[in-house]
Formats: sequence, structure tokens, C-alpha cells
Amino acid sequence: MQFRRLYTTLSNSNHNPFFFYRNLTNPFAVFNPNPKFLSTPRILKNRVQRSIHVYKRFVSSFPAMAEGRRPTHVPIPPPETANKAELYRALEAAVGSPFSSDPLAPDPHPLIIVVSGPSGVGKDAVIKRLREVRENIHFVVTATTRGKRVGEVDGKDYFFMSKDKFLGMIERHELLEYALVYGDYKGIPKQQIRDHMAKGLDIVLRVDIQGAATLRRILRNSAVFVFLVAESEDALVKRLIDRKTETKETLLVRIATAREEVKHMEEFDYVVVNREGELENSVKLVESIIDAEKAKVRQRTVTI
Ligand SMILES: Nc1ncnc2c1ncn2[C@@H]1O[C@H](COP(=O)(O)OP(=O)(O)OP(=O)(O)O)[C@@H](O)[C@H]1O
Repeated sequence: MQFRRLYTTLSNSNHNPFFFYRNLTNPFAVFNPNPKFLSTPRILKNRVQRSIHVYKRFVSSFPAMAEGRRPTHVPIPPPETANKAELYRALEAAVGSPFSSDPLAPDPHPLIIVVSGPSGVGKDAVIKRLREVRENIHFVVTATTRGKRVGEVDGKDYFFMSKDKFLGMIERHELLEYALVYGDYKGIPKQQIRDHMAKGLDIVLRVDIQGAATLRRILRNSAVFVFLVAESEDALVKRLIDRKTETKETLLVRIATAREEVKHMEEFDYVVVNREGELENSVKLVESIIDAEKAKVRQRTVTI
């Protein structure tokens, strides 16, 4: 049985002697299930041993194959006293092939990082700082049909476009995700993501909780979903008041919405607590998440 296993191993290997050396007899090619045949293990043993012997001679007759074998006598100098280059060369000779300087791990894939969280939690603030401190990041510019506000720059804040042009993009499936918000369309252009990922850049998307849920359905586990949250409801409300952008009505709506949105935390991969006065720590944590994702053995692969 052992001989049979040994033979099977040999015949499955690339150096199968019966494959290269056709005049050798394969002892199992004409396997006879007759018990009489099986009752002659010595014949079998001799045949297999002969095959192994021929196989070894066959391998050593090819320099490329023989190269992988360890030479019998390689003088390796004692590492404590040896010259580094000399020791290196001796080790190379001993293992029988030059040491390669090719990277041992493949380059990490570009990532899509979706940042979401309740209104006023600090999404814009975190992303703005992240773009300042980290290279190789592209923040996706959303396409919108709403009018440009004072101070806004086309291509930087949004891609401003007509409703017709936007509807054309929907028809041609050029948007990763889109929504109608208070009568205006907003959407994420796919080509922008493709172009920047092709250059090796990581992509950051900032979306509300509903947008994140839609992207999760589309991208599944190919993107990293980060949920940004304040340390407490109390802190979030104070932050919204301090921003001085809200009316009393919109404040109430945002607080009520935030209560609901926090329940969606479990649908995300990571949660980052953006504590009062600790924006830098939050940004560092997002950076650590990106670094950890890039160190994963099984990388996320995006196809959009
Ligand atoms: N860690 C922090 N400590 C103190 N203030 C912060 C912190 N993070 C953000 N802020 C401030 O809180 C306010 C809200 O932040 P930001 O506008 O970035 O929130 P957002 O999540 O993008 O809100 P929205 O979804 O409503 O646009 C801003 O004035 C911002 O400067």
C-alpha cells in the first residue's frame, strides 16, 4: 500500500518519470485487481525502487531540475565571524538558487471606504483632515442637479449638472448609487471611482445612513464601511447647537433621525467614536482602519 502511495505521489508530480521517460514501465498502468497480483509485494517493491532510482538519475541529468537539490558540500562560514557578503553567497550556494529581491507579499488593493454617521457627528470634519494628512486618497465628488451655492466650486464641492444630463447618466448605468433629495438628484459617478482606483488611490465616500445601506447592498463586503458616532447623544446635540446652521425645527428632525440612525451601527464594519475635542484621534483611528485593511491577507476586491 505504501509503495502504491509513493508511486501515486511520483506520478502526480511534474517530474513523473513515466511521463518524461516513456520507455519506463508504469507498474500500475496495467493494474490488475486479481488478488494473485497483489500477493507479490516483493516484485512491486523492486519495480518501484528501480523507478525511483531511474527518476533520480533522470532529474540530475537536467541542470535546471538538479539546481534545486542541495549540493553535498558547501562550506558555510561561521555566522558569528563571517563576512556578511561571503556568508550570503555561501547560503545562496547551499540552497542552490539566488535569493530573490521580488516582494514576498502582493501590493495591497485600493480600497473603497464609506464614511457615514448621524448628522453633525463630524463626517466632513474627519474627511477634511484625513485628506490633509494622508496621501493616495481620493474623495469622491458627487454629481448633483441642485444649483450651485455661493462659494461652491464645480468639480470640487459637487459636479453640478442639468436634470437631463443626470437622467442620461442613470440610463447608462454610470452612477454607483443615486437618490432624489428634496427634489434634487445626487449620485456617485462610477467612472470617477474607476479612474482613481486604476491609479492605485483609495476612495472615500461620504454618505448618509440610507446611502450607506444602498452601497452595502451594491458593494457588499468589497468596501469598508465606517460608522462615525459621537460619544453620547448629549455631545451630538451640543455639537449641532454649536454649528449654528440649524433652525429649531431642523434641530429636532436631526436629533430624532440620529436616534434612529444609531440603530444601524451593526451594519457597518467599524465604529469610530468622534469625541469632543478629539478630532485628531478619530482621524488616526480611520487611518489605522485603512492600514489594517491593507495588511489583510485576503484583500477586498472591488468590481464596479
Ligand atoms: N471631534 C470633534 N470635536 C468638536 N467638534 C467637532 C468634532 N468633530 C466635528 N466637530 C464639529 O462639529 C460640527 C459638525 O461636524 P460636520 O459638519 O463635520 O458633521 P457632519 O457629520 O458632516 O454633519 P452633516 O451630516 O450634517 O453634514 C462642525 O462644526 C465640526 O467642526
